[in-house]
Amino acid sequence: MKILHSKSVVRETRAFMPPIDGSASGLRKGQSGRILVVGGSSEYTGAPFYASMAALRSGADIAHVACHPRAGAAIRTLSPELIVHPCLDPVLTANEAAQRVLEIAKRVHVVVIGPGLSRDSFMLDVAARILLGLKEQEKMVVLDADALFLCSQRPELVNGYRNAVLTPNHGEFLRLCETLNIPVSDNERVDAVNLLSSRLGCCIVLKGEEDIVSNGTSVCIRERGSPRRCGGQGDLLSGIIATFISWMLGAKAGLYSRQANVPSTKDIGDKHIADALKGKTRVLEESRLSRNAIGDAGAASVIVNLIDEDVMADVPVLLLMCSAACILVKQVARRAFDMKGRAMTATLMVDVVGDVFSESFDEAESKKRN
Ligand SMILES: NC(=O)C1=CN([C@@H]2O[C@H](COP(=O)(O)OP(=O)(O)OC[C@H]3O[C@@H](n4cnc5c(N)ncnc54)[C@H](O)[C@@H]3O)[C@@H](O)[C@H]2O)[C@@H](O)CC1
Ligand SMILES: Nc1ncnc2c1ncn2[C@@H]1O[C@H](COP(=O)(O)OP(=O)(O)OP(=O)(O)O)[C@@H](O)[C@H]1O
Repeated sequence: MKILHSKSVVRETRAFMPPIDGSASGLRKGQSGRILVVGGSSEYTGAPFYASMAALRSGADIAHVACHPRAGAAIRTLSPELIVHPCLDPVLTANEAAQRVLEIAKRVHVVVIGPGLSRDSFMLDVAARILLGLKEQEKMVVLDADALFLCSQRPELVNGYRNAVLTPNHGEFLRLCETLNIPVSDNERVDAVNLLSSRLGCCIVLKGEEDIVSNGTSVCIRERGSPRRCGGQGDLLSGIIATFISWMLGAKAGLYSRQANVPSTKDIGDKHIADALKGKTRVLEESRLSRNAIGDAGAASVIVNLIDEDVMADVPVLLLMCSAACILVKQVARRAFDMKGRAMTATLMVDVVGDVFSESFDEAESKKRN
């Protein structure tokens, strides 16, 4: 497994970001990301709000939410920016509700399914139909929370869906592995993540103290997050992954090509980014030294010493984008915890996404600080 150095991931990710310094004023509304979040039920209204607001705050232009009517009323009062479609409505048939969502999905780059969806049978039925429709459209999707519960009940829904990114927490990961008869032990967790990814044919982002991102082979993110485990942090991550993926698609379509360093479209996508980005990102093979043995500072110096300019050649863009989102969310969690300690909440995290993003990812800001 490769451990990705956060600074290198950030540096590489910049090549895929829409410019914000006025150098590409030709960009139109929507070209920097249109996201749809499918979730939000009568019980859970916060989760889709966190996901969609995090998508906006990290830089997507437009965020839609398709939800249960009761969630819709609440979400509208939380934010006027979100475009709310209360179409997961039990007065419709599951098929009618799914068709409405699939129509909206045609207008967006990435669909997040799951935050606050609940395990209500109607909601899961609609989600399953949406998933099948999106697979047919070859839409990029991010599946989280109850959508992962659905996948553990019906793995065939995502089988072979190569444009799907699954973002399980520990419990969701165990459930998926149990369904697919994949043994999980602490020592062999990485093997289990790789196996889950290979068996389903999807990208997996396993959340935890260290995040593991796999498309059959994995990379690991060791950015320090927050010791506080308040609900909603995973929702933020799903929305932010969606934003980064929308930029991957935008770069692939040549939208940001006025920016220096943007790789040519043929080099992006599922192919490796070796030629486009060669030598700029620094990744290293995992040191055999355990962090327990050498401590964080020791590990950091091992990392720096082992840097290999060319190894990034093996990291596909989708993994890079997911890794960037994992790093950002950890940094956001750390900032929110520094501000409020035990009183930190996901709402505060949403509030600080913009500042943390520009300090960490926007080159001019980051230069000012260093
Ligand atoms: N404000 C809101 O509206 C929020 C709503 N949320 C929604 O709440 C719903 C349920 O999500 P939960 O994460 O509670 O789902 P679960 O009911 O699967 O999990 C309950 C808790 O137990 C943990 N867990 C489950 N299985 C475990 C295992 N085998 N080992 C260790 N830990 C395990 C989970 O991580 C979680 O913290 C989802 O729709 C989700 O999106 C959450 O996203 C949090 C915020
Ligand atoms: N032990 C931990 N230490 C630090 N960060 C963690 C830890 N566990 C998870 N995280 C981070 O918290 C974020 C959310 O992960 P978590 O496992 O809480 O997801 P979740 O249960 O799906 O969240 P949600 O409450 O939104 O449903 C991710 O960025 C993850 O990397």
